[in-house]
Amino acid sequence: MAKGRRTNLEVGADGVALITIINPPVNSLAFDVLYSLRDSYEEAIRRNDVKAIVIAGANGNFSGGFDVGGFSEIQEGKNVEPKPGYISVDVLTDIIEAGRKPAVAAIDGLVLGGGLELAMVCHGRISTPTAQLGQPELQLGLIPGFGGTQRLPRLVGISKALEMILTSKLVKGTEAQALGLVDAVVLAQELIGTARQWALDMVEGRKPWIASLYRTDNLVPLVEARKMFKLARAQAGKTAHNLKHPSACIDVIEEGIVSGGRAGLLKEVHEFRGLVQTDTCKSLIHIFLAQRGTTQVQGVTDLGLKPRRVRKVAVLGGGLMGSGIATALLLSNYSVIIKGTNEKSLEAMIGRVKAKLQSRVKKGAMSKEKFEKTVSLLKGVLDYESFKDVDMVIEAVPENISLKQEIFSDLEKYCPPHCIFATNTSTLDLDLIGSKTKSQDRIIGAHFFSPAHVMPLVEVVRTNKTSPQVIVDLLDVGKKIRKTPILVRNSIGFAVNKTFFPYGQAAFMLADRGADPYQIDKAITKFGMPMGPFRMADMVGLSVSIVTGMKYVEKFPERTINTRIIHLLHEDKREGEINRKGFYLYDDRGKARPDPELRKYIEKSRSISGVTIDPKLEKLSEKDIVEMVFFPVVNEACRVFAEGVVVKAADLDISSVMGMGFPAFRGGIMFWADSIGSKYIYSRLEEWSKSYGEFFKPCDFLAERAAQGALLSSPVKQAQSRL
Ligand SMILES: C[C@H](O)CC(=O)SCCNC(=O)CCNC(=O)[C@H](O)C(C)(C)COP(=O)(O)OP(=O)(O)OC[C@H]1O[C@@H](n2cnc3c(N)ncnc32)[C@H](O)[C@@H]1OP(=O)(O)O
Repeated sequence: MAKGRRTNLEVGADGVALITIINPPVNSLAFDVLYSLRDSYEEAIRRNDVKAIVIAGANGNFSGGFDVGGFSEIQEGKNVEPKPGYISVDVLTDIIEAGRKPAVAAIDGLVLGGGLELAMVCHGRISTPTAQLGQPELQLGLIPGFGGTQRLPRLVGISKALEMILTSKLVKGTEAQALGLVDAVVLAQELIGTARQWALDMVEGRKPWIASLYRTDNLVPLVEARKMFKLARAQAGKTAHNLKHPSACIDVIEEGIVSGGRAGLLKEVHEFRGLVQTDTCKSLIHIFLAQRGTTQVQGVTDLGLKPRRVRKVAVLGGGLMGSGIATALLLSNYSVIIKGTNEKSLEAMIGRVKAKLQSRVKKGAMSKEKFEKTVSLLKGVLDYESFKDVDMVIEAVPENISLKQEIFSDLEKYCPPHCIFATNTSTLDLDLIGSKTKSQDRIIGAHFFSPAHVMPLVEVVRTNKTSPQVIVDLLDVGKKIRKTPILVRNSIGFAVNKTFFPYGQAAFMLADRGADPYQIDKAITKFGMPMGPFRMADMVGLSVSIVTGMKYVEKFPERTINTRIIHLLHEDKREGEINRKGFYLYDDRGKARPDPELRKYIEKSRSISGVTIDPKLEKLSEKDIVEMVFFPVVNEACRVFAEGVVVKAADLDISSVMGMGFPAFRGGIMFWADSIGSKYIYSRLEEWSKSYGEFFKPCDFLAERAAQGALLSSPVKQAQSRL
């Protein structure tokens, strides 16, 4: 390979040029890779000893798509292409697709985004059965930008293409063949050979040599196509009301159907260039990169430590959390032991895990066979005898410090010395939990979010004594069970619960002073949260909200709002969703509706707390509601960051998105705050703190950053070194 080339060109005695994309780990298409592909392709077209071309990816992946890290160059306005649409039109369409020699894509592993688009530009596609094909660009706030909006509908039909692009769902090689997206499916060892032969057959006229952009055989009459676009627009409006790019994508596909593939390509180039500069795209790309960055921690993951193999995990406590954790582990093929205190409780625990797995079978997400296999990995026990070869224990018993202390000193006696001792506590101090053991270097927090087998985040909590090896091990297990792990320091509420404590507080304060709770929830959901603070309190359960809230009230009395609303509801046995009465009323399918009676509780709370209606708060705009609810959250996030609870601000973005449902298209709590500006946030909080008290007072970190006009997310050196 010539120096600096990111593709390899090798011409065989059969006259087939094999061009291999080489850019580990997933052969992403950075601009230098694309230019190298162009050069190799032009060379293959030029050479007389080449009759046909096969394009493949190195090491089992065709390509994971355009290099996500490279979008920042485009966003910064660097001249990465000699003219708009150069790669899509000049290179892919005019050099490859319209080239005078046929090309076949040999696809395996990841075939995503620009990777699939490159494959569709080729005149034939041979796949392995397990290759994963898809156009996930919408997840990044974009649309396919290398012709996917035009070629995919022509290969699989408009309806399927709309579904694949709008949902970002991937299809496997075998399904892709049934859809007409690939021409043949063969085993990996036969892939290149079959692709070579296919390309030669095209030269000889034994196989059709087709340019996807000009196919019309899968297209339906325009009237029918328009109905599909209308339906897709209505669907996109419902599921992504805050986002513009899904409907822009439908417009681009439609343009191609109405005015032809070439016109569609040009519109795609135009829309793509606009979308890549939007806040939505910048936010979603930030989230993509931040999510992959959570497991890169200075002083921990750069020490050369390799994660040790964890085979067998014991889960203690089979309630809501324990059963969810056990399910998550089983789903990733870990052997799991759950320990009960008596036969009856053990049976109930196992029943809960089985029910979770069964529900996957019911939904069609798991076969019966797989269910049986998964269940066979689970073993229930009543004592610690079988703990002698356990690699990790995750304790999820009730939040009782002496119970936990006793458990960990027992574990020390029965488990092997390498065993990791993890606790799922959300409110207790890890140092205290481990204080009765001599194994404090292997005590660590694994804080899952409910339901643990569904929620994508796990907080990995380290104490000052937890060893880096144990951290590396748990980060690895977290990834293996398909969670995003973030490393946090042992402290009240860790990252997620601490940052979001003011979320409910601000809402209760506003309601006490005259704002309508249902309007608050509406404004917050419109902003992009899955539910507003009142609806969330109902979902979590009012007693749980009260108990977790008490920790903050005790520790930070000056920063808590003196409100009685939630207590008054609770005293009246309004528990939330669980007994169908909380801030809302619920029907038997769990559908919420406002309750006019709520007013009574608010009035009582107001009189007990000694506050009066504030006419300004009675008629807040949606923007004001969002700011009054979220700026205190930003303020708390600043404290969490400044205190070194998290390593980097981007971890708070991930924890807010994955732990609380903060909208990813806003980039997470700190990224969103920086998009507004520290000065503005500071001035608003300062103003409210004068009228409504300490709860709104900006913390020192926020005040400093605002005074400097600095980004809230810039690193905190001191805090980092403390972690
Ligand atoms: C013009 C075009 O239409 C525009 C495009 O093509 S936009 C890009 C379209 N492609 C995508 O969106 C795919 C993005 N990637 C993914 O969704 C996931 O990485 C994946 C499904 C490929 C693999 O997931 P998973 O197995 O969990 O591994 P994951 O940790 O995410 O990725 C493995 C590595 O590949 C990198 N990677 C994956 N896709 C990449 C991409 N498109 N660009 C750059 N790096 C990529 C990841 O950053 C990670 O790197 P690291 O090991 O250094 O952290």
